[in-house]
Amino acid sequence: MSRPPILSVRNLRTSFFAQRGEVQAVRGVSFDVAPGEILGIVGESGSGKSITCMSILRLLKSTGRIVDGQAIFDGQDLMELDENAMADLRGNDIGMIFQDPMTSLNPTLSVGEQVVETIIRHRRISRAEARKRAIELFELVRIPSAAQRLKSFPHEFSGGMRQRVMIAMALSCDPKLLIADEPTTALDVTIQRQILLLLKQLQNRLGMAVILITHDLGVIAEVTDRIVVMYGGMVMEQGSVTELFAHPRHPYTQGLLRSVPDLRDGEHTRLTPIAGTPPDMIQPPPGCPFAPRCVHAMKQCDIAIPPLYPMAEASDQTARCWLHHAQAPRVAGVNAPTAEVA
Ligand SMILES: Nc1ncnc2c1ncn2[C@@H]1O[C@H](COP(=O)(O)OP(=O)(O)OP(=O)(O)O)[C@@H](O)[C@H]1O
Repeated sequence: MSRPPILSVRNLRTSFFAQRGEVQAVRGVSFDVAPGEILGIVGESGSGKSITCMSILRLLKSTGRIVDGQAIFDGQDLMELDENAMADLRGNDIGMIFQDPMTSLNPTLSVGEQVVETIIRHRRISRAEARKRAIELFELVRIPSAAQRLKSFPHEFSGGMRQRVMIAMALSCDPKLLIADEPTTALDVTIQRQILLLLKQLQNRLGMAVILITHDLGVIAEVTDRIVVMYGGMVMEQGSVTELFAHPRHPYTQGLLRSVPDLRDGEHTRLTPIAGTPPDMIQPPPGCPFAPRCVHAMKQCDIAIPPLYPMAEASDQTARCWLHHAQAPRVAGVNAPTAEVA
């Protein structure tokens, strides 16, 4: 990564202090986001994707607490900011989109009023100027008949159109970073693709960075530049989309790739889900959290958590798997070319 990152997360640890014990939701997560890039964070449900982003935004609910770590955004550590500064930053420099627009939109107000209010809250401009900006934003996210649609109520929009409204709101203050948490999960496959491609076009045009969280590795193949794969509250593998799809180096990533539909295929291919269930985060295993489900697990995997091994000099790919240790056995497709072992 040549340019300094817009966001640099280092050793982030977040836990929930529940009655039954400490839920270690995020266990030492580090990654960078370059200005203007789309980073995908993928992993099965419960792997810690949302809590990582909620921690960065300092929006943890209930008993959640950031235990350790830094999130340097545009030169300042978000963990050090006071609540007012953080509230200013959210919605201004960092935009957010969540899964279900219906829970974020007020059903009793027209979408136009809600977009205008958002703009006025963050910018000192008149209502008339804010309305003009709202129309521009609706045009930007390709809501047809933008001026008229401002008068509509949320229930008068389809799911895809409501998500476009949320994107317009998130973009209203020209954020440098947009965090989108499962923005298309509730939508059907064709609309998902349209919204993701729209996000990519907007990112290209506006030059902002995007973090796109999804449990579906297939949907992000077309739109992201790099991918972080999470499991058991940790980064298991990360690298460019091209590298990760061509040569996944972690058995978990390989399992994910086999278990998610690939939108590029048009028709869904046959899927093989990963057998087993994710770890209990109250008492996570002392070794690799994926070991109990891993077909290649060795004794060492149950003993200690592997480091993130760099894959090659020229590449940015790293994988947290003991099979990349110099003395590990060679396994086709993980740490050795298929032909070499077969
Ligand atoms: N309020 C809470 N109290 C206790 N534990 C929680 C709470 N919220 C989340 N967790 C736990 O934190 C861990 C990470 O959850 P997180 O929502 O980040 O997963 P995720 O990868 O985003 O999954 P999904 O795709 O389902 O949203 C899970 O083990 C979850 O049970």
